[in-house]
Amino acid sequence: MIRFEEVGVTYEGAAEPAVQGVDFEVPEGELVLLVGPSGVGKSTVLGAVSGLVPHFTGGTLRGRVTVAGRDTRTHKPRELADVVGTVGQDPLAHFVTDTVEDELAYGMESLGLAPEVMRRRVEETLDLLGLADLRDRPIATLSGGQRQRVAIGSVLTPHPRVLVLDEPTSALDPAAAEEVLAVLQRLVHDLGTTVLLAEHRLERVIQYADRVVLLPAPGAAPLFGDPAEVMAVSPVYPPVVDLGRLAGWSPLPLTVRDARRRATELRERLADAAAGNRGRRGQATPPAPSTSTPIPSPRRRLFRRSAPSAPTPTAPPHIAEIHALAVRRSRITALRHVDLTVTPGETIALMGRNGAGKSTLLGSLVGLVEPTAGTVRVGGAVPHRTPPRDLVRRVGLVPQEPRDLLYADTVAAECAAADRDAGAEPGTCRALVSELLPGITDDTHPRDLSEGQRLTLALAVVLTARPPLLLLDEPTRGLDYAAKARLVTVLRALAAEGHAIVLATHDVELAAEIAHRVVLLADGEVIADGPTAEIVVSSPSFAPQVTKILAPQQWLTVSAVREALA
Ligand SMILES: Nc1ncnc2c1ncn2[C@@H]1O[C@H](COP(=O)(O)OP(=O)(O)OP(=O)(O)O)[C@@H](O)[C@H]1O
Ligand SMILES: Nc1ncnc2c1ncn2[C@@H]1O[C@H](COP(=O)(O)OP(=O)(O)OP(=O)(O)O)[C@@H](O)[C@H]1O
Repeated sequence: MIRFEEVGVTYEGAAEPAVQGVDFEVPEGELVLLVGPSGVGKSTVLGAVSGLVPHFTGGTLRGRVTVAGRDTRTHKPRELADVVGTVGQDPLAHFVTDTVEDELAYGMESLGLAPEVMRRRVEETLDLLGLADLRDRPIATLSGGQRQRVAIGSVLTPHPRVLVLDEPTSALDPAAAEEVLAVLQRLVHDLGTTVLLAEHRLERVIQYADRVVLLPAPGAAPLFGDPAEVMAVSPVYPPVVDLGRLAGWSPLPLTVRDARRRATELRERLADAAAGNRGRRGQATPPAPSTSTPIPSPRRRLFRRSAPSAPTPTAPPHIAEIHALAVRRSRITALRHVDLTVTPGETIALMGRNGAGKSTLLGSLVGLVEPTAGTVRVGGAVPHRTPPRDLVRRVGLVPQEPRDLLYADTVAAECAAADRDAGAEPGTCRALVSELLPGITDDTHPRDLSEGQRLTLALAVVLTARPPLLLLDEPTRGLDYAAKARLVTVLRALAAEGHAIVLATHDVELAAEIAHRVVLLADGEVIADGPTAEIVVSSPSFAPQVTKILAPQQWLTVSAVREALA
């Protein structure tokens, strides 16, 4: 259905091709996953299927791409629209109408479908993607994940034979991601739809793939094959594969279920290792003089080993205090009766379903959103009444779309503006950029940076004012595993210096790596607030893969398991 024949793409002005030697075929009715580190050309390959590359992007395409027999070089995207539905990385760039219902109907209107067919399909799609409550809403008032669901819905309604999706679950909460993937799988199995999708969070998608195309490095020829075989050699892989490689499992399990079946021996080794540690520690350490010190149970010890250590035990002053906060946005109650305190050195993951109120809560801490009722204090100040110059020294937000924070033409100009805004010594921001992003030149345009690089630049801009409270909205969206690991290192160092960090995230693996505490929001209310391990272990949606595989033992990350076995 989709055929690449020795395809290479070179963008204008580029010395090297973005991709080359791409040669594979996606048969009708298969779901093929495109994987690889950031910048290897996944979006370029997807664009060549929908015709956006090279018709809209410019550059040259060598070789041949055909979709349902049509050559995408001789057919413009509009001449492929009846066969191919495309969702790009940025849902906002995708929307052409103002409301949810109109957006779902738009693609069908342009194909000239009958009104009664359109009506039926809009209703079906609203139900299928859980959008019924939002049908009349202006798109501008939707949360990030709600927008992504509308973008996906709008390409499903015309029933295209081919779907091309670039990171379709990046803004979705874990349950919504599962729902969307189940819908795609049903289309593939029941209607014979052909799906090619790129995704960084492989833990969410690998089990749905019939086959995987791996782009291992920029310009390197892709590898095409069975998911487990490709994962065995891939530079990017989900935690289940990381654990499988560590334990020496072959063939590699790709699902939690398959991994659990293999995990008995690993659980025993881990229990022995924990017992051994206790024994060794028992010999080395003389018994405590006081019997009042509680002796941790084995479970408690595993628990502590796998979770990041909690911040300072003496009660420090709060950096932020939220009391009985309610926020109404237009007619929507986005937050109700929220109480929250944040202490220095603490990293909090704010989690919950799309539209639960996470971004609104971050917005209220940084003065972008005014409380309807209740109080918000950050460093003793009321954010929405504090002048920006004062506020930047108390709190900084790296927004969901780092581009929103970057408006200059060069990295140097961006940094100079950040120094001025923060009242910092000239050169402060540039020094941070050099530390976090070595090799970036002054004259680079922020637009030409990769997602991960742009996020890091935005982080440097915010950190220029050294705010004691750092807020990040969905910081791992679009990041590959290596970029995520670098972000984790940076954030851990900041927390160790005493910065408090609050991140709104759907990335359960990130929360497990870095958060001391998880706050769960549902429908504008806090429904759980406690140590990461306690909150995520008990939640089927928010538990990381390692936790599910090794339950009832309580492990959060592969690195904790690796350390215990060492
Ligand atoms: N329109 C364009 N013009 C010039 N260069 C581009 C264009 N689009 C992408 N590139 C470059 O081509 C290379 C491949 O980019 P592409 O976006 O396809 O990678 P990707 O694997 O999708 O990355 P990510 O995972 O970060 O989305 C990168 O070096 C990128 O900078
Ligand atoms: N400008 C606005 N006007 C009206 N309603 C809004 C506006 N912005 C957000 N909302 C609504 O407020 C609720 C909370 O949105 P918010 O963006 O805080 O959710 P979120 O938890 O960050 O979601 P996501 O995980 O999808 O990013 C949602 O129902 C959303 O549709």
